Amino acid sequence: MDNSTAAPDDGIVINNVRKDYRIGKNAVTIFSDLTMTIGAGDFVAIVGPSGSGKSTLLNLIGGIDRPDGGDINFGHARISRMSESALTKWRGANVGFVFQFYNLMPMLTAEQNIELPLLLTSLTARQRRERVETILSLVGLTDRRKHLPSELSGGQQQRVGIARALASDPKLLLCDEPTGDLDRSSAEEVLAMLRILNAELGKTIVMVTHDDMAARSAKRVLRLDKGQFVEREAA
Ligand SMILES: Nc1ncnc2c1ncn2[C@@H]1O[C@H](COP(=O)(O)OP(=O)(O)OP(=O)(O)O)[C@@H](O)[C@H]1O
Repeated sequence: MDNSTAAPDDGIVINNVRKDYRIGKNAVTIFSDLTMTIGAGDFVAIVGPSGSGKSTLLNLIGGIDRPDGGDINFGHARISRMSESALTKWRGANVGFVFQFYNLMPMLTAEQNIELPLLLTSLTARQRRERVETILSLVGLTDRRKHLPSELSGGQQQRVGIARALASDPKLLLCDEPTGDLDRSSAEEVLAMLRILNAELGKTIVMVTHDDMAARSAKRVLRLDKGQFVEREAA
């Protein structure tokens, strides 16, 4: 069946996606026919039981993993059919990843962690410094720039994680349990930041979460269960 729709602007269109994992001779099907659209500038929370495939979906959207059937489009880019090198380039320019446990380099300062993805671009050292300055100020960490991750609170480390994800000015932020390791007040700070990035900078955000408070920050909540989506009104 081909019910594909044209991808609007930089929206994400997932058409009839299938994803299997093979373990030895056995295949486990996570999705057999998943279809959904996320508009440019949307803020979507993906919730659902453990093992329902939320992180798998995020990895498919971000081009870290590939579907076994169907297609994934980002704007006019059919990412599910790109070569490895084209996909790596596309990801670097268009996607920022935010992780539950921040994934910061422990020996690098906050500003060095933020600069890291920019070392792969053609920006000059001066342009990189300017970009890091702007982002440090955006996430309110200018005064913590020289701190190592171990010298920062969990909330501050996550803000460095978000800053690093923003370094190359991607249109899309993919966040996997961004508040999963944080206390309530740090989680609120991080969610407030994501709302600002969405509302004021127009970033499209897809966030996997088990946290009701986090889900309420989104404009849409999609519940993934048994390989299908059920949409729920955001509270
Ligand atoms: N690389 C892999 N190889 C084999 N099976 C995998 C792999 N990655 C995930 N799975 C399986 O796919 C299913 C979906 O995993 P996924 O991590 O996407 O779920 P999830 O909804 O994000 O779960 P959680 O809420 O617990 O993080 C699980 O049953 C998992 O064991």
